[in-house]
Amino acid sequence: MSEGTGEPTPIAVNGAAGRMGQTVIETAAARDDLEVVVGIDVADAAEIDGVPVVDPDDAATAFAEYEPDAIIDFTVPDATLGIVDSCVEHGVALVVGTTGFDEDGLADLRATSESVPVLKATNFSRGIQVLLRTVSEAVDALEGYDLELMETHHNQKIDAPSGTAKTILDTVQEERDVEPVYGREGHAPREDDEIGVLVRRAGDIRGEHELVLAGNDEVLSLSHRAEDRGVFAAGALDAAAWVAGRNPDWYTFGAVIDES
Ligand SMILES: NC(=O)C1=CN([C@@H]2O[C@H](COP(=O)(O)OP(=O)(O)OC[C@H]3O[C@@H](n4cnc5c(N)ncnc54)[C@H](OP(=O)(O)O)[C@@H]3O)[C@@H](O)[C@H]2O)C=CC1
Ligand SMILES: O=C(O)C1=N[C@H](C(=O)O)C[C@H](O)C1
Repeated sequence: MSEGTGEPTPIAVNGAAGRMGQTVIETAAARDDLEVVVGIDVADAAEIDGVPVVDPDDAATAFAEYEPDAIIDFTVPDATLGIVDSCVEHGVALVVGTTGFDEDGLADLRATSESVPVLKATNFSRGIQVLLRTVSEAVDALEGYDLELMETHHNQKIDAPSGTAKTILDTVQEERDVEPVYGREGHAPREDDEIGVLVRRAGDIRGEHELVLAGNDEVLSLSHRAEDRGVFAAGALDAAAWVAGRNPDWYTFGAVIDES
């Protein structure tokens, strides 16, 4: 709810016509604490489920007209970075689900968080947040076990490895000094200090991630499977409700979960 008004928090959606954008709009329709007031997309769509959709060139005008407190972004990195100036100009908090940013793009988002709140997560499912905490504990406890990371997604996904796989890798590397080996082939023995990272793309698989920790006599497998995009949309909406109205800063989805 918007603080002090009792009205639903107005939010915008960047990438409104995409797989995730449409799911966010559908999922938000069932909530009374948030209302999607405008969508942004390059697609030639005037509206989606009753939500007006504008071109990214008109984002600043749309922010002035619809006054969203936050925008949920599931697009591509250039499109995310394309709206940050309008967010800063109109004080719109950014909830970023888009993956595949390079170091410069991430630095730009970090700089934006000095002016407006930015909450970024490579995966808005609650299960993955729990998995990340479990990964830290398992890698720390099972010293010397071989580590292998696998992810599987739908055949339309353009970035690889997935953002979530990279976050799992970062989490592993906070505990152990391992070097990623992407998509093994050829003739070379496995080194102790490596982690295999394997990617599959097929059908409309929503998102599967697995970290295997193998000792000589036992194997621990930590895995997560998203069964519906609604799980990501629900998390992103929870994040938008949580971050709207906060001070400019860099926020994580883990903080949302800890406080709700
Ligand atoms: N953090 C999380 O929990 C999740 C993250 N994701 C990530 O979200 C992103 C989007 O995924 P998904 O919805 O499947 O992808 P889609 O391609 O289905 O959707 C992206 C949408 O953004 C549109 N778009 C492209 N350029 C712009 C622009 N400049 N301004 C506004 N909109 C634009 C696309 O239009 P067009 O198709 O015409 O180019 C498309 O409609 C990916 O990076 C994915 O990895 C996905 C699921 C969960
Ligand atoms: O593109 C997707 O679909 C997904 N992308 C995210 C990622 O790259 O990790 C999250 C989820 O796995 C679905």
